[in-house]
Amino acid sequence: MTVAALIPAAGSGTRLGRGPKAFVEVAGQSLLARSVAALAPHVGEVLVALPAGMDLPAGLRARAISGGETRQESVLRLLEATSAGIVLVHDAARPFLPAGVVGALLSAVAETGAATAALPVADTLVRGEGGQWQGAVPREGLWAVQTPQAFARGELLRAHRAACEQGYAATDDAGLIAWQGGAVTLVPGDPRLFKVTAPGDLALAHAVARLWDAGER
Ligand SMILES: Nc1ccn([C@@H]2O[C@H](COP(=O)(O)OP(=O)(O)OP(=O)(O)O)[C@@H](O)[C@H]2O)c(=O)n1
Ligand SMILES: C[C@](O)(CO)[C@H](O)COP(=O)(O)O
Repeated sequence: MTVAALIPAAGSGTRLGRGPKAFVEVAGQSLLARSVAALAPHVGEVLVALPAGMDLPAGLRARAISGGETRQESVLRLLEATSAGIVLVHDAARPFLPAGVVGALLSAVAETGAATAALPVADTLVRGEGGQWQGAVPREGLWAVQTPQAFARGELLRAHRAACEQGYAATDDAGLIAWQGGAVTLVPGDPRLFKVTAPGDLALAHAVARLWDAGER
């Protein structure tokens, strides 16, 4: 069955404050280029959702479409632009993707039809309001969801279309499958798969890039 990588990269990077985030460079390579390079060896095609009016950086072996107003809309557009049987949906903002995580996801999705990279929560979690501690949130059994997420394309497309019709919004794609009552397998992710979101993440990304680009992956 063919596999496609679907990379939502149309976000404006508001929290980072450096413009369209996928085009921000870390150690000479954009977040988008790094994400495409990590996925390309595992898939038959790479599709990227870009901000309207923007083009792929030169040399990137991928097909670009215009993204939507939300991440969810961008992913739906990517799903409708491919006929691959299996899709790997991956945030361009998570540039350091170990090959082992991709392999584990592709094995898991063959079993259950939906799988996501995730890490068990290791920090104490607290609900805070106005900068004040309101109450601890038990962390037992909690996972922090990363990407890639792997799906049988038809199943995810049906979930997205149902969410669109019913006005349901989720912050990721596996959540749409779960909303529809589908099973989702949790696959061990990697701390280096963090999402570049706020300015402090760039310093971490530069530190990881030094090891990553030296071959420690
Ligand atoms: N309309 C959108 C919004 C987000 N994304 C993508 O979804 C991923 C995760 O989103 P996030 O980290 O929130 O990126 P931004 O939306 O750019 O960040 P912000 O919320 O700070 O604006 C990113 O690769 C982003 O480019 C997208 O393709 N289309
Ligand atoms: C999809 C995701 O990366 C899983 O953790 C996350 O939900 C994206 O959130 P964002 O606010 O769109 O960055």
